[in-house]
Amino acid sequence: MIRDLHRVLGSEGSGLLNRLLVTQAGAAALQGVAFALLVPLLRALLGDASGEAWPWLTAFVICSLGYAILQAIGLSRGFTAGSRLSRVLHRRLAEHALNLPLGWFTAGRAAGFSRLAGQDVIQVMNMPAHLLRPLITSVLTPVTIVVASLFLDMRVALVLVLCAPVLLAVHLWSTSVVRRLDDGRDGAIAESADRVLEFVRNQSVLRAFGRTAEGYGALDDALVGEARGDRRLIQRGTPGLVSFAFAARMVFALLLALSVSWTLDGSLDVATMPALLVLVGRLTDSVSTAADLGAGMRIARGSLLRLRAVLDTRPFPRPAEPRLPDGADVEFDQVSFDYPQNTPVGLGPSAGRRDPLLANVSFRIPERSMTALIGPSGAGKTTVARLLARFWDTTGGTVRIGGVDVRDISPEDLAASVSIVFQDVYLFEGTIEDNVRIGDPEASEETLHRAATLAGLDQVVRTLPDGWSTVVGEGGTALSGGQRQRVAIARALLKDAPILVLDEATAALDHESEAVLTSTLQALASQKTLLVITHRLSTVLTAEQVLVMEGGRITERGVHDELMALGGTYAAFWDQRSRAEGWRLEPAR
Ligand SMILES: Nc1ncnc2c1ncn2[C@@H]1O[C@H](COP(=O)(O)OP(=O)(O)OP(=O)(O)O)[C@@H](O)[C@H]1O
Repeated sequence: MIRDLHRVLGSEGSGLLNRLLVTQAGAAALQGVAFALLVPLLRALLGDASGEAWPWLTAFVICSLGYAILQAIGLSRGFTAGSRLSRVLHRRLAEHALNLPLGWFTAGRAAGFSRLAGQDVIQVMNMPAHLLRPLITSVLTPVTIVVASLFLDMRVALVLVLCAPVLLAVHLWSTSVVRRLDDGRDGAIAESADRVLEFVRNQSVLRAFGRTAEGYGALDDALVGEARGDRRLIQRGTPGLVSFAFAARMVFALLLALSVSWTLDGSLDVATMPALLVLVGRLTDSVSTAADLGAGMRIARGSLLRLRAVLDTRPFPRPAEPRLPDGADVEFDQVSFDYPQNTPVGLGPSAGRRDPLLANVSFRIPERSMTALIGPSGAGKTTVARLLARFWDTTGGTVRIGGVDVRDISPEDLAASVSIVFQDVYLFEGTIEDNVRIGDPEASEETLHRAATLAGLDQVVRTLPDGWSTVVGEGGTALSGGQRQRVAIARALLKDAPILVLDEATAALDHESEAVLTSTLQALASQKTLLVITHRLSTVLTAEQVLVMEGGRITERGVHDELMALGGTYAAFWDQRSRAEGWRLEPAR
């Protein structure tokens, strides 16, 4: 665990941790020696040579004082280490998050990250003061006592050395039993929490279908699972929890019985016996304290492992010698890609390689032109947009912007080159203006209003009582889907990057706003490189190039007339969409 702690802290926090460990180890050793000195001291006091007690008492007082001083230093270092650790961990997490692939931040991961930075960092920050210090004391003090007993009575030392592996075995067994049960119960609690959250979030759907908490099977099952986990922990975990304390008491009882028998047969003097028992009593108490720390250790270990898993995630490599894109044309050259968890693991004889999600995707979008990407759901269109902005790195082939591999462009230059509006728009807590200004905080009022007009957001702002100052709520919940999309489009337009990607960004717009956006796109096509993922016919007609994507491949490409003449997927798409949108194309005369 100390190794894990060093790893999550990095070099910055490790020195502090080492100093704490050394101080506490010194305190524990001095405490063990002080306990051991009680034996000759008591022997002298209870025996016939009370005059010999003074030197032992002096040594005992010196060791106890030394222990108290080191303990006080350890305590203060423990708390200092704790607060420093929290700062170091927060900084490391923030720095690491900056370098993680953007694709890593799924909704679930983002929620997990907040738990990591809150609860888990608190657990780890409490470790030095509340876990490590008592743990070191309760392990090293007994070890010192065992070593000291070699000089006091070899037989006691031998019994302690022989009992140590038995105690260790009982400890390992009880820890593994309780850890297994704890893990099972933690999983069940997490499942219940997820289901409750799902139940609360989806109230509108559940109520529409008349489902109450009792009738919501997933939540019922999760609660039953949680109760089962609790029962198991109580029934099977209790023997594990008490077994170690019981074994430690048994060692004490054994030494008590042996001491009595050695005293009776005259091989141990009467004055030494109580002193030895005091020593062994301290030893078993210390060892039991170590076992009591088990629950706290398990929780802290879980937090440490979660932090380690995130900090160990490989950051995106930054280019050693970054290059600037020469222009704003986009090129996908034989690109293949699979999301990390989709990579075949090759388990079992039947497991073979399946096709990657994207396979040999090649296309070029000339600078200042518009390309529409269409295709069925799950074809890989959004993935293409993500690869263009380097949310992930390709597994094969190259994505280029302005003739330069995106992996050779610095993240800052890449971010400045590409603006993206995704289907699932996220707005930050704040006003409409705050949200649009994220695109360019320094933009003038005039530029802001121009972007809003182009996105059709000015109409929305005019109808809202608070206009630009309307608070959108976290995630933008105070706005409709179409309004949120217009805010996101205005934000992207304000950023004024040379490449603009719209991923189904018009899906929630009404016909009027769509018409505004279509003419905006037409106007923008002469200034920017546009990639528009859409199923809207008006947008597709505006494009200079249409790419049809199916099953991770580009299956058709060309302009509207060429693709219609092919009579393939595009023609079928056109036919189906024009019926849905009530469109009819007049034959060319
Ligand atoms: N983060 C992710 N991790 C793993 N798999 C993913 C991830 N995102 C998408 N996928 C999978 O990749 C495939 C392609 O998804 P993608 O979103 O690119 O398709 P799409 O053509 O944009 O679909 P839609 O039109 O429905 O948005 C899908 O099977 C999807 O389940």
